[in-house]
Amino acid sequence: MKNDWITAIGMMSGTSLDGVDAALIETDGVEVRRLGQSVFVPYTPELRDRMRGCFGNRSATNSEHVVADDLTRVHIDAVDMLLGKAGLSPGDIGVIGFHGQTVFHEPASGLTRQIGTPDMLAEKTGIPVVADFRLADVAAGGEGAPLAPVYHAALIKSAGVEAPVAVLNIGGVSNVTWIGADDALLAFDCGPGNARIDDWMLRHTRNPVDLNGATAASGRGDLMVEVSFLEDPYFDRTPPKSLDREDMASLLDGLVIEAKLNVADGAATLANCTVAAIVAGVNHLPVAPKSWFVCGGGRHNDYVMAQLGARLGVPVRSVDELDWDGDALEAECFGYLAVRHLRNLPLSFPGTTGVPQPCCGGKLYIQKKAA
Ligand SMILES: Nc1ncnc2c1ncn2[C@@H]1O[C@H](COP(=O)(O)OP(=O)(O)OP(=O)(O)O)[C@@H](O)[C@H]1O
Ligand SMILES: CC(=O)N[C@H]1[C@@H]2OC[C@@H](O2)[C@@H](O)[C@@H]1O[C@H](C)C(=O)O
Repeated sequence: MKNDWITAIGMMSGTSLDGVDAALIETDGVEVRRLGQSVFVPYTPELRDRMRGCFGNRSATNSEHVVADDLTRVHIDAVDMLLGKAGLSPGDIGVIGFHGQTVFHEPASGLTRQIGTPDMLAEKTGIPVVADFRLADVAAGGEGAPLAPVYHAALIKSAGVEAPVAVLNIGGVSNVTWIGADDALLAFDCGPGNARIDDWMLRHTRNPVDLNGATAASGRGDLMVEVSFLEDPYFDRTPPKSLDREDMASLLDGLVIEAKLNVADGAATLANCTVAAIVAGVNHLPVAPKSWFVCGGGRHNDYVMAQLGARLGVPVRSVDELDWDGDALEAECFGYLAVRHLRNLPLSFPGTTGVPQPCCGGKLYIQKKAA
């Protein structure tokens, strides 16, 4: 390994609220070597409910502080587990990238809120922590999201995939990174990913997932719901653009309830809307991608993957086919962004968040020295 390379842990608590992904990478802030080590620590249903209760908070509340500390403890466990699994000690790690949990995202009002307690994480692990990744971008007039594009681009470069190519993340919300032949970048959130499907399944089956898309595959999508959903002005908006997890929630829930769908037809309809939102985004891309690589939990939904392939008409593959870890990619990304912070390299660009100039971001938290 070169001297100026840093071993980093990245951690992501995504919009689906399922738990914490933590992953190890080595990087100089430009190139990256994935170490293939990651862990996932699920939230308890009780903590998940309390986290959900923070959604929509425009400012911190007392109960939110408690939730922030509790979710940080899960991150501390994730670091311990990851170090144990990799046979490393805290002294081997240069930095932790800690995303925290987004509870509110409204960049037009200059607000994006990720909760978590980075100084507690630094204190308990003894490892420097970089957090608050989205704040500088929003303060500079950007969307604050998505931030993964610079990491997607670094991985695509080393994979030698033919451009233009799209990397698609289907998490609670879905987002795409388009990479052109000249390394040009365009990125944006496409629409709801798994979040609406998860909420629908939880309401009807008490299990918050349509495992492998089996329920959707046994149902019939309601075309009228899909057509009404696509009338949302977000789809015509020129990117870069980003979404809060709850954006379009009441629209979509309302349409599905009004259509009086059974559980299978509802799952198929919501999955079709996830796919339709992604396909609608193609109109905004400078040149249609030759292929799509999909990461995030949604790539396990076979129904969504099949529909995407059929509607996009070009190969749609899981990123695992490039030997990447599609479940840990976002976690790895925040390790990469933490090192970019240390190296004073930009995290976001006009084509990825709409920020006027390439923008550095993140804030460093270090363990206080004993008196
Ligand atoms: N086997 C599976 N079949 C269907 N869906 C799955 C499967 N495994 C995971 N998922 C979906 O993936 C979701 C988790 O995906 P992921 O961890 O990428 O989301 P996230 O990181 O929380 O979200 P975001 O990227 O928006 O922040 C689950 O909520 C579930 O809906
Ligand atoms: C505000 C916020 O937390 N946005 C998340 C969310 O989850 C997916 C999508 O919406 C993306 O914009 C972003 O996360 C990824 C990691 C990103 O910034 O690239």
